[in-house]
Amino acid sequence: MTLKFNKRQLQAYFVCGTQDVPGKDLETIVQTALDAGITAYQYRDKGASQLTAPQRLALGRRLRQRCAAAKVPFIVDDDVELALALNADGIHVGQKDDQVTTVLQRVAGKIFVGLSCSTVAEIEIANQIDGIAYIGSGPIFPTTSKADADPVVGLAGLRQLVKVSKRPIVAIGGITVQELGPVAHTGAAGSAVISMLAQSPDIEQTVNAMLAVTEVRP
Ligand SMILES: Cc1ncc(COP(=O)(O)OP(=O)(O)O)c(N)n1
Ligand SMILES: Cc1ncsc1CCOP(=O)(O)O
Ligand SMILES: [Mg+2]
Repeated sequence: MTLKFNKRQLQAYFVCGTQDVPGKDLETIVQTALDAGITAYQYRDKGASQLTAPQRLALGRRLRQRCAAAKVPFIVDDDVELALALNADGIHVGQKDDQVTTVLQRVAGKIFVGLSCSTVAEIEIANQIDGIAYIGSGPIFPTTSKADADPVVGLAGLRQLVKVSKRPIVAIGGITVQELGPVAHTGAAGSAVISMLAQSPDIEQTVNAMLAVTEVRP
């Protein structure tokens, strides 16, 4: 049984793979973040990751179990077959991944689907596609966690995307604790972060900062 999507899951959204925590144990970091109260976890293991496909599947199974125990949605990045094999709650795809319509047909309502949109034109196309649960927009600020990131969107650009989107938007890219409030004031439903949590000296304190931000009703 998978968790149904709810926009409140976007408030404190942790995105992380082994490549983001070199020399550390991803499971321990994710469990610490779950214990602190993250509202969603995305398994995004790619790029500099050293895992083989079997290792990625085995680790995914353990992370999926930890999220299920915490009743926090477990979302897989990019790979719809991995998402289905792990009985994930959701999958997130970008503009350069499989077509979102193909992914929606493949998952057939079994798991929710998030889509990356960083321009008004991309949002307007997404608005016409039934079945998309949420939008991930960014990079809002410069980021070093994604080598092929789109141009920086900025807070004004994010506000514009929120205004035209029919679905809730989670902001991503270069977000620090200081920027959580300004991001929320654009009307975004939350922040998705890699380094702010993966590199935090106090994950519990950082998650509390994410949870303390109240969404501004647009
Ligand atoms: C919540 C969220 N938003 C955006 C992204 C970026 O997805 P994508 O553009 O497909 O890039 P990669 O993450 O696959 O490098 C995301 N993963 N999560
Ligand atoms: C996956 C992704 N998509 C757009 S920016 C980004 C990286 C976000 O990482 P960080 O929070 O460390 O900037
Ligand atoms: Mg992708």
